[in-house]
Parts: sequence; C-alpha cells; structure tokens
Amino acid sequence: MTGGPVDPTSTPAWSRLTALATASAPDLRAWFAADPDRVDRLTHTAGDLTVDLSKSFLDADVVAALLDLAAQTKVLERRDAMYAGEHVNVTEDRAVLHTALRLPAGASLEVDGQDVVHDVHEVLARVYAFAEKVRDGSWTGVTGERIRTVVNIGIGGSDLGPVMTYEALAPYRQDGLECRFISNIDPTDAATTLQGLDPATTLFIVSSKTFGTLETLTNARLCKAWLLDGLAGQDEADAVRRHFVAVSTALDKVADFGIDPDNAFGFWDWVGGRYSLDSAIGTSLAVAIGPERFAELLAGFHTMDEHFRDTEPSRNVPLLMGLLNVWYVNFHGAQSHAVLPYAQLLHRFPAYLQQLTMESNGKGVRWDGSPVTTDTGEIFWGEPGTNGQHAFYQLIHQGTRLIPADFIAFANPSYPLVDAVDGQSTDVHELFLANFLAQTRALAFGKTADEVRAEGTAEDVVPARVFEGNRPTTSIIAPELTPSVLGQLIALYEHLTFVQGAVWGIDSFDQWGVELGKQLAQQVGPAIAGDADALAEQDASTRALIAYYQEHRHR
Ligand SMILES: O=P(O)(O)OC[C@H]1O[C@](O)(CO)[C@@H](O)[C@@H]1O
Repeated sequence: MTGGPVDPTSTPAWSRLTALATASAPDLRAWFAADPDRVDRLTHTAGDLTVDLSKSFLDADVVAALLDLAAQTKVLERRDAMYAGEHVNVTEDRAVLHTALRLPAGASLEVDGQDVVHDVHEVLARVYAFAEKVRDGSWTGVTGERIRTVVNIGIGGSDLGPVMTYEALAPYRQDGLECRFISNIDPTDAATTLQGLDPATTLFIVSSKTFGTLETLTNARLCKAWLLDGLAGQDEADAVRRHFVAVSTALDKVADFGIDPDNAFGFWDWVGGRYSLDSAIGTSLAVAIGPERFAELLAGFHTMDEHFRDTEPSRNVPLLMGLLNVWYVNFHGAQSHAVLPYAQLLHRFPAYLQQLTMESNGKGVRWDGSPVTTDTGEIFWGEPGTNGQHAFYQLIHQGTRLIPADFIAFANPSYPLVDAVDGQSTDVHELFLANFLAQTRALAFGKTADEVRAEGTAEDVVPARVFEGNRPTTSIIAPELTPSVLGQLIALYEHLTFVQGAVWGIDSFDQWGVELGKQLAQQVGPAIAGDADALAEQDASTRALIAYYQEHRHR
C-alpha cells in the first residue's frame, strides 16, 4: 500500500458525521420506540459472538457515514496490506502478521521471501511437544521429579496475554499442574510468587520478545539464583537446562543468558508484543490447557480474522465496533471506554485490553510523522460484573461523563451452581445474567422523574433518583467461554483497535512512548545508588525525592 495517511478530518464523511452529531442528540428511548426493527438491524454475528449494537449511539445515517469514513481513510486497503505482510508498521519498518500465527497448517503466506505458515507451525509443533512432556511428566527436573509449577517470567505482552488466558480458561487446566506469573520488577513480585514452591518441581519460562527487558532479565536472574540455591549440590548447568526454557525473537541473547538453545522457542519481529499470545509466548498456557485446547484457541482467532477480512462492511463486526469507538471519541467527546465482562474468569481481560488498545492507539503523530488532527485512543478500563456495579457504575449511570461500555456475557456458566433457599432453587448464573441485562437496560433507558414520583418518592430527592439513561452500551454474548470463543473475543478487540488506528492514520504497532522512561530509569539508577555526577544531572524534584529515599531507607 502506498501513500501517506489520509487526514480523517478532511474527508467528506467527517463533515457529514460532524453535521449528524450537531443536528440531533442520540435518544435511545425515542429510537427504540420509533423503530421496532432496530435490534434486528443492529445485531450482528461474528463466529460464535453475537454483538448487539442497538443500545449504542448508532442509527442508519451514522452507520452509513462511518462506513464512508472507513472507505475514505482506506481502512480496508490497510487491512488487506496488513494481512498480506506489507510493512504497515511504518516506524519500525516491519510487517504485522499476528493473523499468520493462527493460519491453519495447510495455508500459505510468503512474506519477504519466507513461508511464514511453515515457520509458525514448526515452532508450534515444538511448543506442543514440550507442553505434552511437561503435562505427562516425562519432562523432569534435575532431581528426576515431575514438574508441578510453571512460572512465566515476562512483562507487557509477554505476561498479560498468558496470565489473562490462564485465568479465563481455568476449567480447562490440567489438575496438579499450576502456572504462576512474575512480571513486576518490584522484588515483592518474585518473592511472593516463589513462596511455597519447590525448586525441584518448578520450571521457568523466560518470555521476552527482545530478551533485553530489564524487568524480565532481572527476574530471570533472581529465579535462577533461587533455583540454584534450592538445588545446591546439583550440577548447575544441568539444573538450568532442566528448569529454564525461553521464548524470544532474540535467540542469541537467550543462549548468552545460559539457556540451552534446544529449550528456546522463537518467534518473529512481525509479531508485536501485545499481539504475541498466540505465538510461543503462549507456551505457559499451552502447558496449562494442552495442545488440543491451545489449537482451539488459535482456531477461534482465525475465525475472527476471516470474519474481519471477508465480511462485507455493513456486517463486519470489528469494523463497526472500531468505527463506533471513533464516533464516541471524536464526535461525542468520550475519553474512556469501560469493558465489563459478566464472567469472573475474564477478570484480567480489561488489563489485557489496556495494553492492546492504549499501547496501540495512544499516539499523537501519524505514521508519516505529521501531527494527528483529532483525538486518538481511549482509556480502557473495567472490572467484572457484578463487582463493578458495587464500585464505579454510579458514575456511569449518573455522572457527567459519557462512558461507552462493552458488556460481555455467556449463555452458559463455566461453573453451574444452584442456590437453594427454603426449598426454592435459583440458578445463580441466571441471577448473574439478570444483572447484565438490567444494567444495559438501565443505562439505555434510565428512569424519568415521573417514574420516580410514581414510586411515592419525596419531591426533594426526586432529582437524585432520576436516571437520565441514554448511556450507550454494546452487548457481546456467546454460548460459553471456550478456548475458541476466547480467541474470537481477543481477535475482535485486536481488529477493532486496528480500525481506529487506521482511521486516525497512526501506526498502531509501534510503542515509542514507553522508551523515554526506560532510558531515564537507567540514568536515575546510579543517582539513587549515590553517584554524585548522576545525581547532579537530575531535576530538582527528582533530586529531592532521591534525598527522601536516602534519608528514609533502612540501612
Ligand atoms: O517481550 P519484551 O521484549 O520483554 O517486551 C515486553 C513489553 O515491553 C514493551 O515493549 C513496552 O515496554 C511492550 O510492547 C512489550 O510487550
């Protein structure tokens, strides 16, 4: 694909959307009353996901204008360029091919002269063989005992995907085999995660795309020291070989760290960290749920990849959801976006999405270096329902900010339980779903002053009890939280993030914004340790904070 980004604000579709946004405010009550087909028209399916956009701020005119915006900003050309392996990560001059990680074995895709599908499946086969050996006990530690705990050491994309999916797919885990995760350089993380573990039955997976990340390498060294200390008397090289594997694109650095190259699983620079769960970075998950289930997860991703690539725009769910977010951000002033899974197992999903969406689209320049002409990105956040209801929903219902929210729910529970009171049985999952339905309904339609009065409410507290409604939500519902459905859900958010970035003309695949802090940490380190020259280079506030530290630390 050639040419620079199109300025979205210069397109006719942008002007049309501006006119639509100023002509009339959305009115969900009125829209539902006037249009009996609204739900049918605005409900779409993608794989196993049903996505109800009827309680969003879309109407037919807005959908048409948003699809025009996608066409005029060449979103679909950019999508095709991404799938074909063109270097759409412009600032790093790289292809962006997480979609190739989930192509079936028979497919073919040649990029820069290399058959990437062959490479992907070669590594997958090694990961699966390793996972099987750990699961069936044939991979033993240096004392001959089987592995009971796998500790993934990684951060960002090398942590959030594995930990989120490990939690989400808890019912699919193998009994007697636990995964733990160390990410933070706060020594508390390593110390508490290792508590209670037996080095003889613990295996570490050092996951780092670059194998240069301070946190991960520091934690890997701490774990290595812990292991060798606990296995004193064993041959050290043998202990490391039996208890450490690595996942990285930098296999030379893995070898330098002392990890046997036979125990290293590679991937490629065309996989972004936050898109890497379905590469070898998912090895801890493959161990936990097994190769068959991991393959189902990949197939789920692929289902959504095909939907995004092949479905016509007016029914293309990631396209519509990405454009809807543009509508909220740029035409309704939304600054944040809540993701509210009605599934406890998805409790780390919002955290995972924070990296996916905010590291991707938190940019102020476009891929050609020119400044953006409009707001980009959104602050993604959330907690599982119903916990969020008893914490922050107040602000979503009655606060002064517009917070579009995605509700995610499943028809079947992961753990069915029945509550029995006085001979009456209640399916607890139905109670849970009732809350999901009630919340989206309350947000959309609210409660008028007259309705509040009709309940006999004293006039002076009527205003406090009114719910304006008209708070937009999207409901995503699927039969059950299976590996495949989880893959579809993640890929849905990957692609809608892509759509937003493509409209804004930004490179959603670089992350230069994380670099300055890393650089400065290296400069500040010596200052904290007492280097006078390094201290003199710091600003007054930093010097004062270092002085505080030096005064208060326990010597
Ligand atoms: O896998 P690595 O190379 O250790 O990087 C970890 C994370 O650090 C980042 O580069 C941000 O600092 C993320 O994009 C990445 O997922």
